[in-house]
Amino acid sequence: MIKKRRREIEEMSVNVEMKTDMLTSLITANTNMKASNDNVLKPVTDEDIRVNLLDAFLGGTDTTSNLFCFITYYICKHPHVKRKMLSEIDYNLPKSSDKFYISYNDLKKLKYCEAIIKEVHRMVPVIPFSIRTTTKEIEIAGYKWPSGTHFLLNFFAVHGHSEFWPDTEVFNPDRFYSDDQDDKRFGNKPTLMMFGGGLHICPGRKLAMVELLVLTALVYKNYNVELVNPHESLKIISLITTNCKELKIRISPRT
Ligand code: HEM
Repeated sequence: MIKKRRREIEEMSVNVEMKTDMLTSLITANTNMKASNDNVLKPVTDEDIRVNLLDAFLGGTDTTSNLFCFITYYICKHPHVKRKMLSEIDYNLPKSSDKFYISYNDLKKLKYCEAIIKEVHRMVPVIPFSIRTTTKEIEIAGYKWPSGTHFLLNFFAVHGHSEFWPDTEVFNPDRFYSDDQDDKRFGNKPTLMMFGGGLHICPGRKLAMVELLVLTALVYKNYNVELVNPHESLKIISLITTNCKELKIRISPRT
């Protein structure tokens, strides 16, 4: 697939606009690599592209799709949240506009949608844990831990801790939202471990947020979505990722 697309690009006429899909972008990218003190640009190799695509498939499919199911559940369960979200979407992406695409600038305006995504992930972390291993003896929380100790970071526990999240059981996107966008107390909170942290922080985090915002905005702008059974609780199974076992919805065009 990579070789075929590489050939297509090489044979493309210069007047044809280049696509911006992930494979094309990786093939046309130049990587800044250090070689004996000189900065040289080298194209990404087929092997690098294969590994990056595999990472994206493995890391970026179940996570985003399950989180979107959870978003649907919580939005449908909380009509006041849905109303506030729709007014943000309708205000920033008016239905009258002929635009069928959403620009990055449009997405940046969807602060309440972003808050919903974060709050849903706080309630149901799609990646429930991460692991770190010590490479030397270290003191943590007053104890000495030998090299090679595995630490499991439990995101359900962090996201449900009442010291960080008052009324933890309550679904409240306003934890991450303020009408005053300059108010730095909202938006990013370090105890939301959505994408992990440090050297191994999720490399797909920006793509994931773009996908989720686009999906939320386009689906809810154009369709009415309702739960078939509004009284049903969320059915999840949490292993390496937290999966939605079943979510029955009714969907109809929004007029
Ligand atoms: C809602 C969507 C997503 C969530 C919640 C999520 C969350 C996470 C978390 C918590 C980690 C572990 C970070 C750590 O240990 O500090 C991780 C790692 C990773 N994610 Fe994501 N992710 C999402 C989407 C994506 C996407 C779209 C991609 C790729 C296109 C991706 C690729 C990866 C990869 C390759 C790693 C391993 C990084 C490493 O070990 O160095 N993820 N993700």
